[in-house]
Amino acid sequence: MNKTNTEAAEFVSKLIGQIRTEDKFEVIVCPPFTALEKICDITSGSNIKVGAQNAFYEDKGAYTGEISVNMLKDIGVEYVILGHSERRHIFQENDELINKKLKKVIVSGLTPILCVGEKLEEREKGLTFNVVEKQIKEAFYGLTQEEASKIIIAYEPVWAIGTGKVATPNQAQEVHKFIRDLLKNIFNEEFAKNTTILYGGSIKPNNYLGLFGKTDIDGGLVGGASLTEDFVELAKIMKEIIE
Ligand SMILES: O=C[C@H](O)COP(=O)(O)O
Repeated sequence: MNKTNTEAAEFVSKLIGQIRTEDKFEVIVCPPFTALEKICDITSGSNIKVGAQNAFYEDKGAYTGEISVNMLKDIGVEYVILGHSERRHIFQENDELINKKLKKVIVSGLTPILCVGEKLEEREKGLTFNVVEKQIKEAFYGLTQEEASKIIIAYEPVWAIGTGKVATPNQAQEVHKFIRDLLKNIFNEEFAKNTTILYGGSIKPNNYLGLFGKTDIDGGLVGGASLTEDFVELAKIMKEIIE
């Protein structure tokens, strides 16, 4: 819930031209619903893509306050974040609801970015892998391999989101490898290899290099740093790493 329509438009207008992407790397901005249409217009024909921060699983009807995937597609949105920890913990979204939303987003042809991650007390009790495994298995429930191949996963330890406490590259890599091995078990090695797994949680230009250098970390889901010039800096770092 950051940036008004006007502020988001001003910010993204500046980003275009400052951010160069390559085939191997994409930049997606996910503003609030109120700014989506304008940002889709501004980024049209540019190298920046647009995602929503949530969506509902029904097409239309008496669901006051909800936004359907068709509403998003109609204005040019291509990605949808689902299961963000704030949706799970502040708005009580459970795995069953996230699974329904995920199915809807996939069937609609949009690309879901599925967030998973443990809370601090779960990490301290040694439950990180159990939590992440349950979230992924329940989100994937009933999906075919082809459907599941559309999903981008974002590992976001809840204790690192907006706290300034970034996971160390080794802590993040350990969970990313666990996720990749889990995907291998659910489907197969090829599927696991081809799935994009992002890290999110207090990413800044001064800590991202170490994270992205790890084998199983394919990119970032950036919160606070995506609201400032730091985002341009991060994109430059990504480009240098890829080249
Ligand atoms: O939505 C973004 C992620 O939750 C990370 O947020 P953050 O970079 O502010 O910690």
